Amino acid sequence: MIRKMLSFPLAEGVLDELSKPQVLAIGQFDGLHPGHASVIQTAVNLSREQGIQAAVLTFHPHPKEVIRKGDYQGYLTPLKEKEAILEEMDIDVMYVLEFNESLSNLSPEQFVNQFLIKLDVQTAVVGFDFRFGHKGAGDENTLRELGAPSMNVVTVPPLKLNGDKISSSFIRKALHEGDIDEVTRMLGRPYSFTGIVMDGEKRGHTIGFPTANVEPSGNYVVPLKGVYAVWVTHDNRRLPGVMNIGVKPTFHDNRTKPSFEVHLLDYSGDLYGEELKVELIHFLRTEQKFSSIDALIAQIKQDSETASQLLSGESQN
Ligand SMILES: Cc1cc2nc3c(=O)[nH]c(=O)nc-3n(C[C@H](O)[C@H](O)[C@H](O)COP(=O)(O)O)c2cc1C
Ligand SMILES: Nc1ncnc2c1ncn2[C@@H]1O[C@H](COP(=O)(O)OP(=O)(O)O)[C@@H](O)[C@H]1O
Repeated sequence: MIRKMLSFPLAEGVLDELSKPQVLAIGQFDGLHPGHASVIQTAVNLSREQGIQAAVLTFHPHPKEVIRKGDYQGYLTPLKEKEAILEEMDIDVMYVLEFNESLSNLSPEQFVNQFLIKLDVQTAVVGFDFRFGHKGAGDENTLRELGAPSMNVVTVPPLKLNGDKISSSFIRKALHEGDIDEVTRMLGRPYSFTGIVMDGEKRGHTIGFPTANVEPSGNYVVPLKGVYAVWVTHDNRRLPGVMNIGVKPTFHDNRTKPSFEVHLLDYSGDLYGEELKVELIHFLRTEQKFSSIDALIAQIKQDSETASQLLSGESQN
């Protein structure tokens, strides 16, 4: 898969080399859940039938991050993660269009004429609730009218799971509530984040539970503060662990930035500077302020046993 970063206003001639008959799936696709996958798969299938390339257009940063309407909550799949998932989906080209002021001011007509038609998009594939152009003025019908006669538009209906529409906002809400079973069900895979192990406060070793302090490599949605059973991938190995997401109220009164502390069960070694992928499998409890360190240690021991039991029954892959 080739990745192209593009920004409006586009430099002279930049679309000439990209212009070729293609089927293009367009969307934010944050989370790349099965609903998004069905839009993208529809584009891939059509492109194979027509013998032309399959492309995906996504926007970065998330419009809500730029406009800051107050309800921006981070990404389920920051750009790097999105790219890694698309890489597995038989896509030929991924366009990442910078969501900047210039793009946000484009009218639906300008977006279609100055971008999609110039790329030689034969078929655009969008989800049922697709909106585009300044203030979201355009929808699937606008796209169809403006694209005719050279560009077809295919709209993909919402994918449902036991009657519930799969949606990124539903998944974000479930993460905020610590409802990991629902998150996994809706995403079709465990929610995960990737990050680098940084120095912490060096207390973990002294209490018998060293915890790798993972600094997420992106603006991820932060799940409910509390303790989770997790699978951790390090160096292509998948290891069971227990993680606390929180502000450590036992030791700090006024922290606001949560830390992600992972204790790997049955592991010893040096992880500083290493990249870890952490998959959230079960929510165990909310974070608490303990009245003594011994009480905290006893609880962490209990959490580790619970995580070990829950994960031992599950496949490592
Ligand atoms: C499984 C687990 C559960 C934890 N639960 C809590 C908690 O409920 N309250 C709290 O203040 N800290 C909790 N912690 C965080 C510990 O306080 C933290 O790991 C310890 O202070 C070591 O921090 P350090 O690695 O930065 O030195 C938990 C840690 C783990 C691994
Ligand atoms: N089982 C383990 N789980 C997590 N980290 C471990 C483990 N064994 C050793 N380590 C190492 O110990 C470090 C955590 O120790 P800790 O005393 O909590 O220090 P810090 O406060 O810097 O996180 C990890 O970053 C890692 O390098």
